[in-house]
Amino acid sequence: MLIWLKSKGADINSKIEIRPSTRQGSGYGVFVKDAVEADELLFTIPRSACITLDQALQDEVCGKTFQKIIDQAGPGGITVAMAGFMAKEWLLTPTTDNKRTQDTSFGPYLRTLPWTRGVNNQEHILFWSNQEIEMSLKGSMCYSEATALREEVNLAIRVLNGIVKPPIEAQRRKERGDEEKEEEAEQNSGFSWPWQTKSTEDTTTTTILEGLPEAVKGAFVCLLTRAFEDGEGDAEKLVPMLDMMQHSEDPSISHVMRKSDGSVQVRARKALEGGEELFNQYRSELEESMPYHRFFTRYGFVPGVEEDMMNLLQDKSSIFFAQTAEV
Ligand SMILES: C[S@@+](CC[C@H](N)C(=O)[O-])C[C@H]1O[C@@H](n2cnc3c(N)ncnc32)[C@H](O)[C@@H]1O
Repeated sequence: MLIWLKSKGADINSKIEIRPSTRQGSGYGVFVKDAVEADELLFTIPRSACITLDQALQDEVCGKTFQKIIDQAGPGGITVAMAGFMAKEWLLTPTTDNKRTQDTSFGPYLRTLPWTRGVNNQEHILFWSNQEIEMSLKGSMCYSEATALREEVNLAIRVLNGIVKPPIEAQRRKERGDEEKEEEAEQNSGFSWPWQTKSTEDTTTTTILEGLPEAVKGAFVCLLTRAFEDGEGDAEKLVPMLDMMQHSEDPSISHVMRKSDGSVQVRARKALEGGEELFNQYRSELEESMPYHRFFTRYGFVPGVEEDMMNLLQDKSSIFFAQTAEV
């Protein structure tokens, strides 16, 4: 990913390194190898290396339909559109054990993301089974939000299937060099919304594409846990490297978007010693709208708590369960 970032024009301070975080069992983190001064530039990521809403809307095949989702669904449609773009790119990206040589534009970055549960120790209620939700979350303060989010993602899978399945299948056929099949499919495909009635059943869009549910869930998890705003007037976006930083209420970095070219600059907020881990503040833990149980539903962890979440849920911890007042 670092080689790819540099080829895109990213400027990364030689003192930066990525290694397992000091927050135990929580994946990777970003560190400085040597001391840095306050306000020192740590890295600059060009906009072309970020996954932004404009990337999704400029997608040659699906961009216009993503825009329609936003027009019809409002702000919630932005996450659906970005998840659709990411899922499509991911399903066309070769994994390391795949023999295909043609990589996608974001391939080296997409391969670092937690598409499935446990990758980089990523936990999230979107990865859980219905049974786990019922067993562990029922009666907790997370339950209604978690089930609403899961329903939203299930709906998104059905909507996105109608949009991204035809181009993914077309691309796969093309890669197989099966041009005759491609032409035939193009004649028959004709895009339509999944909820529009058709005179004959069209199996090209009604059957859910293999791997799509997992890809859309993974994309939602990445967007919820790793996308941040930096500057007014820009939606949340994924910024490689910045998204490798762990959260702390006492952040050691600041990030801003340069208005002139949309690149993201990350600087040290204070002088740091060599070997220190860098922390970003995802959301203030003091925000009333972000109590710890909601932090968990969105980000998959509770700040400052290293105990296993499943044990805490089983023990009906007050983080998750409202306590009845003692008489
Ligand atoms: C933006 S990513 C950070 C990079 C991630 N650790 C990785 O390896 O790719 C956010 C995820 O990191 C983990 N995380 C971040 N800050 C944490 C903290 N303070 N304590 C525990 N886990 C944390 C959670 O899994 C969260 O969903």
